[in-house]
Amino acid sequence: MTDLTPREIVSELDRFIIGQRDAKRAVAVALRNRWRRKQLSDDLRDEVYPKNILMIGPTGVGKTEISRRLAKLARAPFIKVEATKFTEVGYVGRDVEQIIRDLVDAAIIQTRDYMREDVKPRAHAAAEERVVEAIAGSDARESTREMFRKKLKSGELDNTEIELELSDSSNPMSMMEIPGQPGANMGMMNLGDMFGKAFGGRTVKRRMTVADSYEILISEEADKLLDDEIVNRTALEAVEQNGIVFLDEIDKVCARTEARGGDVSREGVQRDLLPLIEGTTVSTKHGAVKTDHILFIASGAFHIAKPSDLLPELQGRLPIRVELRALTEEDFVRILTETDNALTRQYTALMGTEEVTVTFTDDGIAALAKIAADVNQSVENIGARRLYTVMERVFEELSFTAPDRSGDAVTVDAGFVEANLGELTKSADVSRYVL
Ligand SMILES: Nc1ncnc2c1ncn2[C@@H]1O[C@H](COP(=O)(O)OP(=O)(O)OP(=O)(O)O)[C@@H](O)[C@H]1O
Repeated sequence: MTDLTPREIVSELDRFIIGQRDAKRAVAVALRNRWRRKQLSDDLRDEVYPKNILMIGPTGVGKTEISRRLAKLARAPFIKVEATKFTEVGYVGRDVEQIIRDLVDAAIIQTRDYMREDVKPRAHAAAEERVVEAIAGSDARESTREMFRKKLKSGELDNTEIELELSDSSNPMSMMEIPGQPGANMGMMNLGDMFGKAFGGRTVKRRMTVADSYEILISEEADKLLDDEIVNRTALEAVEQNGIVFLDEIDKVCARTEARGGDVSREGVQRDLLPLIEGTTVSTKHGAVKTDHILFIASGAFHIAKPSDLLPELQGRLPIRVELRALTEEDFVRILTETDNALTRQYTALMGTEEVTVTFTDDGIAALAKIAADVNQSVENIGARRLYTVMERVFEELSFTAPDRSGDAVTVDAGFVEANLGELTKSADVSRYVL
């Protein structure tokens, strides 16, 4: 749970997402409301339900990104699901409750990671003792052990080979699924778990250097310190109180009055989703989960269907509507330069590993943004995702030859972009395939 104010949340989101002010503000308020709810007395707290959000906007403009970054900021369990998945052959009628079960699984992994961090110092100490024991033997005197400990700390033993007994985490049953029923093994009976328990405590002997062994040992020792029961309980609590479900393509499960065929199952999907959003209890193999306070962010382009085509009950459960606008060429310039994870930064860093110094000039960036915007217009508008294909193409030659060019400096200016991409963009037909 974060105690950031809405303004601070928006400013954090600004580091990664350009524009889309309304959507950022809406999710920031939703998150702050969770914090506000936590401050209330018990009886009132149970009465306050999250105000779910409907994000309306074309593909690739930041809907998922905003939600995912928000979840990260709040350390909230997060899952993205395509609503249309439940209309596909083989999925029709499939339990939408699986969404919550998957969210719980994600939360358990996340919780375990966070708790691992907490026990790391203790795990570190335990791992050190195991290395010392592997080198000095189990009956070494304390003074000998102390000497090895010192050497270990100074890195003198990094290349020493040791033999360790590690727990065998390979699970021969983990790949088993019931044919024709995707996911049918989950929730019913987990063979992996069953066999894991039956063969519990199996170990394998492995030889490796001290340096290599460290991470493995720390993670093994951390797992020993983590109580599964506590991890599960914390994860369930995190899902109930902080969970965020991102439901993409909700517009595709709308039944338009004039459309026919497939609509029964589409409206069916909305009906199935409704209890989850209204609040129900879902049983998972880790325990029951109440969905009342999970935040749902539904999203869709709504090119054909309109939000008013959703079932009225569903409309009522998605009271906050925000529109995200299509991205412009100017936005692309900003996305390429201003975000913390900007592609220009990423490519510069990647080429840096080959000792090739890459710099971008303003006209180079303008050329990249223009090409992305043009192709979006002439072929199909896939939003900021176009920048990925454009950049990959511009860097194709350099990516391949970089190892032979160590020490070189490369300037990505308008000329460079034209040389590597110019021809391709002249024809919409060619762009369709390569960009
Ligand atoms: N406004 C933006 N600022 C910075 N990056 C963006 C922006 N919009 C999209 N991107 C980048 O483009 C990619 C696709 O965006 P995202 O996944 O959010 O699309 P979306 O709007 O959810 O579309 P869809 O509904 O098709 O999934 C992401 O990698 C994201 O970082």
